[in-house]
Amino acid sequence: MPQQFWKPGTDKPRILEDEEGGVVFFAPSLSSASSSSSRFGYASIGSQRQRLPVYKYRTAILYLVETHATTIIVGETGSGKTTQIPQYLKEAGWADGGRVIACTQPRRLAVQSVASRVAEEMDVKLGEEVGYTIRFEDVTNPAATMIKFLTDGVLLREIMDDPLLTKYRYVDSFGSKNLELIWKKLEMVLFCVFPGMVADLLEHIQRRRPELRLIISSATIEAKSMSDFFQTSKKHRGPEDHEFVPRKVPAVLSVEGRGFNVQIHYVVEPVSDYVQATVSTVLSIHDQEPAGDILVFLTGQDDIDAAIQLLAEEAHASRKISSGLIVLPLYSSLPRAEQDLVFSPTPRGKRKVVISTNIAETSLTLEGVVYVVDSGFSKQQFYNPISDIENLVVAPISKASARQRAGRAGRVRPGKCYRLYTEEYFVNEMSSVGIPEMQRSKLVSCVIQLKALGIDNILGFDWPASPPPEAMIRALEVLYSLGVLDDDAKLTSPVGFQAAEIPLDPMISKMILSSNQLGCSEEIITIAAILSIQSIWVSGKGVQKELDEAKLRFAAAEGDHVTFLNVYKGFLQSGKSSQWCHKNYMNYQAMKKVIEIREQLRRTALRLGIVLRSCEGDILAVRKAVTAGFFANASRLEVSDLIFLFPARLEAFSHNGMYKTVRGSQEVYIHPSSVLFRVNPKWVIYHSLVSTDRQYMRNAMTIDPSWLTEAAPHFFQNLRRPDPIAH
Ligand SMILES: Nc1ncnc2c1ncn2[C@@H]1O[C@H](COP(=O)(O)OP(=O)(O)OP(=O)(O)O)[C@@H](O)[C@H]1O
Repeated sequence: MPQQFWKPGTDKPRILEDEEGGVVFFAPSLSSASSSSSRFGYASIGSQRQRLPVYKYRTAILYLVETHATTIIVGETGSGKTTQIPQYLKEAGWADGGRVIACTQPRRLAVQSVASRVAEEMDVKLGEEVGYTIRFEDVTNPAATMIKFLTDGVLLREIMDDPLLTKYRYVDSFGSKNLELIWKKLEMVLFCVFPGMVADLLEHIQRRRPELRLIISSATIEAKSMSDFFQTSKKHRGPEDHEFVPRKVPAVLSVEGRGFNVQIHYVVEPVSDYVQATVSTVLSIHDQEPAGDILVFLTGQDDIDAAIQLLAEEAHASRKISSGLIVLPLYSSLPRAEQDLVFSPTPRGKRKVVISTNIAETSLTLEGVVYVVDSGFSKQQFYNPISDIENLVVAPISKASARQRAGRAGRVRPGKCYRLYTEEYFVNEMSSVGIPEMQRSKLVSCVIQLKALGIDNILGFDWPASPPPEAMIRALEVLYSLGVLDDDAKLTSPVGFQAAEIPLDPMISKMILSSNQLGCSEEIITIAAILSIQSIWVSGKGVQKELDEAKLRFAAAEGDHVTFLNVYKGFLQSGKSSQWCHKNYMNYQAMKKVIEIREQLRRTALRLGIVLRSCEGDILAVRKAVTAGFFANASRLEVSDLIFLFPARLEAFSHNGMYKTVRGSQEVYIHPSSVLFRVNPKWVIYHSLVSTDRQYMRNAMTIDPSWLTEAAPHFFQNLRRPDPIAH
């Protein structure tokens, strides 16, 4: 039975406040809005729009945007920042003359759902006046789209897209002239919801393009530090900035008020098992609270699966309280159709429980949600530049995240948020903001993008949160070894510029570019598409044996990359059949995504002048192309010295599966999901490392070590001669 763990006496309405008193600026008294609903022309939904707190600030916002290069808007969750401000700008004519109002969001799901909502409010078809672009999916019409929602990553790519192509055709060096091209092309008003690198880059661009307007808006933004950042030029900012250029003082507007109250409840004692506590809380809400859906925040798919299982068991054991519950998972690798279920209306007399990762944390409105259960944890990516491993770690969330989570309730009616941590912990121990992404991410893709934008002096770049120097150096090293950067750390022509054009990890981009000379671009594009998604196999839980057998049907002795080609061929031969996928323990949605990504990569390749050609089974060419991108991820099996004395008899007993990476001599093992697991060839290259009980190589392929020096002589010149076991 659910335990009684809510603090007595906290059941009174408590408006979510900035506990730190962090909001420091207030709106200049610029009058409240004067618009009437008839001006909007979307009458049925117009009154809803007018009830939102941000509506009173419509005129103020338009005035500030008109008169300031940058406007920072701070407002509670649900106050209407994301859905309304782009519409105000459009209504005021900011999208006239072919300009676009762009609104960035950190997550794909938020981009899609907010775009749909705004299209609905404007009563237009999604993909026309209002559209969205996420990686590998463009739902816009260049001739018609005025408001466009997009992820940060897509925006970066759009900024550099045209100038890159233009540059590549006309000039050899990518100097400051190129920036002028970017500014000419970028006819956008930008509405940047989350501050981070994108805001910084835009500010950089803005200093040369005064007509560009930037709005930074969030419920959790540290307005003071952001404002300071935009006002002062702290450092020398790069070769193109010899003179000190003061930044224009940004306007800061605080939107008062919130949609509906959200009561916050804390546990009295810390919980020892947050999955169990989540399940108890959901059941007790269902038992005791009036109608309304529940949104639960856990950390990842494993937690979510465990919670769903537990909920099913406990619900079964206590029939009385469990009837009428519809439980839905929500995480990023879930097929789109299943994700969409969370937006569908809850049938009468039922209660939906959405159990989600933090993909539902920002900008999302799930209409029926009245209750939020916050576990206090999320999975966060941490990158270690020394080992080059990106780990997803379960870590406590920040106050900023906690507020965002609570803000998913109270959007269309009052709500409640149940925090599975104590109030004391929240007030005294929880950090105010999390560690910025910039400081815990791999930087290769970010560095190549900065370079492509013409920002060459990245060490002198004025980051809002400086990344660790080791990560920066590691990124520069990788890009240099790939031939993407030259001795002066500038993008090389054409390889560097071409690699920057491909929306993938530069190692994959280099692999694609190399496939052109090797005559196997069709195969390599298939491999690149498959490497871009999490997994093409169904989750092995409960069906591991069957899954392993299915893999064996496609397994190639050369390793996972060649196995992918067999899988893809089988899928095409089956007529892209879902039954075929089901029979072979393959994720049908993932395979459909592979087809989509592949098509987009083919278009990019054609644009870059790559000839689309199949090697017709010449697997050697494919393996060499993979090596050309991933040579830095080579590793060699560690074999006992005894092998040299008794080579024939002892080979099988001469190793324990441990490899050493050629760069850095780290101990690594082949991941159990690889077709080379237990095969242990002498030399392999891998796609990525994951760290659990050991460090594992995911997606491994056998190589001949001589290909390494062929692919990157400069990179390997300092390494000792390949071990005799290789030959
Ligand atoms: N899909 C939707 N269905 C119903 N109402 C919606 C929907 N999307 C938004 N709304 C309404 O519009 C309000 C404003 O949403 P919006 O996303 O613009 O707020 P916000 O200030 O950007 O919030 P956040 O900081 O949480 O992203 C919501 O509180 C809700 O009342």
